[in-house]
Amino acid sequence: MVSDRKLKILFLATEVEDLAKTGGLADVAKALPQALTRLGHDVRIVCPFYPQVQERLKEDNHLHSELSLQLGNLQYLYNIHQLHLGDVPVYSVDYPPYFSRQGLYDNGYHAYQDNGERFAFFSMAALQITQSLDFAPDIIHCNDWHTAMAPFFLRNELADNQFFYRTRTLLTLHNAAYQGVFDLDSIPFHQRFISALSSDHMEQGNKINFLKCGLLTADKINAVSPSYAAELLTPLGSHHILSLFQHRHRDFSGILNGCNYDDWNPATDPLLPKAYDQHNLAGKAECKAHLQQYVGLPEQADTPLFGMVSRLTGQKGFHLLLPALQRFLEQNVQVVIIGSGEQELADNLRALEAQYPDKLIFREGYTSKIAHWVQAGADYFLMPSLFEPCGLTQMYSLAYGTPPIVRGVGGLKDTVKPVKPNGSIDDATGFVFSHPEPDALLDLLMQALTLFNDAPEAFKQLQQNGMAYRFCWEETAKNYVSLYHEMLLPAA
Ligand SMILES: Nc1ncnc2c1ncn2[C@@H]1O[C@H](COP(=O)(O)OP(=O)(O)O[C@H]2O[C@H](CO)[C@@H](O)[C@H](O)[C@H]2O)[C@@H](O)[C@H]1O
Repeated sequence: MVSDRKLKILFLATEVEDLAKTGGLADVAKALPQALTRLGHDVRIVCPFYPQVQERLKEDNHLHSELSLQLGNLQYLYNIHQLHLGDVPVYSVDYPPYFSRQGLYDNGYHAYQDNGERFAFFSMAALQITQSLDFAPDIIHCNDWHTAMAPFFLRNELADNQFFYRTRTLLTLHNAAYQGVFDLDSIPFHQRFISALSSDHMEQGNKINFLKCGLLTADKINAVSPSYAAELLTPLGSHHILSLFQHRHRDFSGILNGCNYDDWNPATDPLLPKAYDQHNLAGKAECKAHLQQYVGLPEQADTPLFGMVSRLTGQKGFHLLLPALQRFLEQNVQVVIIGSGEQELADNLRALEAQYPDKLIFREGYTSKIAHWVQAGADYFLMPSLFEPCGLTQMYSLAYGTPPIVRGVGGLKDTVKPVKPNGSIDDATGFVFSHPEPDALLDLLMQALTLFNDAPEAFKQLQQNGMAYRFCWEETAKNYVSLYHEMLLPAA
């Protein structure tokens, strides 16, 4: 039985929804601490102080204090701002030379050269802040490579620090393809930790791999879905670090993300032109007309509209989608894609749009409002990912009665129940294909089109099945609490 002891949890994240966001990590970094807080735990978030966070500070009461951190022969003077995300306190690390930039990790084209020192500093600062607050955490919950150095620092240079005597670390993998690999020489204070590094933490050419450092030193590791955790233990799915995952397999699990239905519910979403729910889908037609009008597509209720909201990156399966769409757009269909990221993909999408201007609209950019409009206004949602640690947008599309068309990998496999090959719906919530081939995706698109055109009742059942499904953060938070408790030292 899981103990009901309330825990002190320090949650480290480099993006948090409502403060600064580039993708799904931010959604989780808001929703999970809030859900843990509702369960009675004392959670504090630490995140960098980007200009976007500054905007938010204007609305919030904040504490403000200055700290000094000596790293090698560099002395960092930085501020901490405190704000609140609902009931959760957030401590934001204000060091302008590192964080006062418009992009979080890149300038829109290239990753910042100094990301290694930025996030190594951030991890160290978080460990200092928790001491200055006298908040001795039971758990430090780290997320992805950006904060993976925190367990490494704790296990090595802070190993004798009594303040952290009872602290245990969890590293959550939202995306293990990004590992944070840097020339060691690019980190000006690397002398401070070089003696603790071995070849296991490194890549060829004197490069440090932050994720490896975290994977080797965190007390436990988890991936954001059970299927992604299983894939990471296979040669194909391990992002080239299979031996490390195998080495830690006893401490490794998968916990499925939740969906934040406070923000993503078509019955209450203030961004929608018309509300609707599972029992009355009438408002969805209005949302579709509104989206068509907004993006400049012909307002045709009977033409199925396929939507996509995504970071533009290889992970999301654009190399399958683009050739499949090239042929699919010959049909009477509409497609709306909202995305930001790699320029080459944006160029390819623009080129396809130029070929089918009345059918395909690509909007480059990142706007939460339009993401909601697409989820509500589309008939189907596209997510043909190459790999997908969990995926949140398919959960949103299920909630919005927009059946997802996904590849059966990672969290997509764990969240979408496939329409059977014979077309029967039963308890299905979306369309799922396996082979990473454009033709496999095209087949599925054609099936989805046929269902929409020829079997409106079955299509409606598919929509309603998805809308009835719930991925509650409370459940996810309880799973994390069980894992935290497994990690604790026995009571003294
Ligand atoms: N152009 C755009 N405009 C507006 N909003 C946009 C947008 N592009 C993306 N978003 C938003 O960013 C979030 C994306 O979340 P996902 O989980 O689907 O993918 P991501 O790959 O970023 O996350 C990674 O971390 C999460 C969290 O663990 C995992 O679910 C996932 O599999 C993993 O790849 C959603 O809230 C979506 O609406």
